[in-house]
Amino acid sequence: MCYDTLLTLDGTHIRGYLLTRLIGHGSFGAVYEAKCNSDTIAMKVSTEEEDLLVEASALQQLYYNDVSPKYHFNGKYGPYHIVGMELLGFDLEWIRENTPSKSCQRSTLIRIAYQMVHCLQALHEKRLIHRDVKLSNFALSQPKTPGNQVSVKILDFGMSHEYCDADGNLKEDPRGFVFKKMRYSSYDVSLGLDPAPKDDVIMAGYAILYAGGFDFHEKLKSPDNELMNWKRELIRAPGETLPLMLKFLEPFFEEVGELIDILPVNHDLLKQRIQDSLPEMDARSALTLTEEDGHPVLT
Ligand SMILES: Nc1ncnc2c1ncn2[C@@H]1O[C@H](COP(=O)(O)OP(=O)(O)OP(=O)(O)O)[C@@H](O)[C@H]1O
Repeated sequence: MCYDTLLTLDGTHIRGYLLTRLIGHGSFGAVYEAKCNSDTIAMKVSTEEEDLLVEASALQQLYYNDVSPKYHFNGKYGPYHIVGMELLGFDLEWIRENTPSKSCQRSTLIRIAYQMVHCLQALHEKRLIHRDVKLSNFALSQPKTPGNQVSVKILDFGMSHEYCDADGNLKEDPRGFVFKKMRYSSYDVSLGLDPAPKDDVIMAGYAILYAGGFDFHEKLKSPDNELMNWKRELIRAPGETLPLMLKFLEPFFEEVGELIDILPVNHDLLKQRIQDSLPEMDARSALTLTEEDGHPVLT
């Protein structure tokens, strides 16, 4: 419905904000930079009401956790549904693509990994699962002065779901997404099982390898059985499956391989295993974003 004009809304006024720039778009929605006086936010515009309501609810629940863009408002504009939220900086896939080596240093990678798991921890503690974890769904906050400090935040909650009630009873999602077909799903989900919190962590594992220089996009193009074997072996025998340059992450992937659906994810232990992967560097220390010869440098 009305997807054509979704990408040409710049110059439009919505809720007192002028849409100034199309940041990007996905399957059902577009995200614009929007300005009102000195206030600049991100506005997501979509044809999918339910997904945007789910996204707005997740952002509201995570408001005080500082792991996602701050929620501002949601509503309607003509045929579209909108969510206003904090404007973040570059997403991590953009950073990778614009870094000449297409990888980051070990010390940067463990801090990225630590912050990704921290984002998932905040979500899972609210009984939410993301289900669309990929490198491009993590973005950096706007750099803080002085020092250009940034932190990793998680985006795009359109496919998220409150997976159980307060008593731990599992809840169905009436939207009935088919996750089995998503190439970047975890091994169990690719087999047809329902996504659980541990699958968010496994998908974050793929994103971490991708950020670290492994060509995960190329891997996704492999024939089905080859891709499935790789996903299975990564959690069964990480020491033999991790690419050489990323073998140092074995303590983390060993722990990821221990995760099972019926036990809650121990995020603190996963964070500890990320730290154990590179003991000489404090995985909790801040990231900074600078620029060198026109390229982003995340350290
Ligand atoms: N709060 C935000 N601040 C800055 N950029 C954002 C924000 N939210 C989303 N974006 C960017 O907007 C673009 C579109 O995001 P969107 O979530 O609609 O789609 P997507 O994740 O690219 O697509 P898909 O539907 O395939 O998941 C992405 O590049 C994303 O990084």
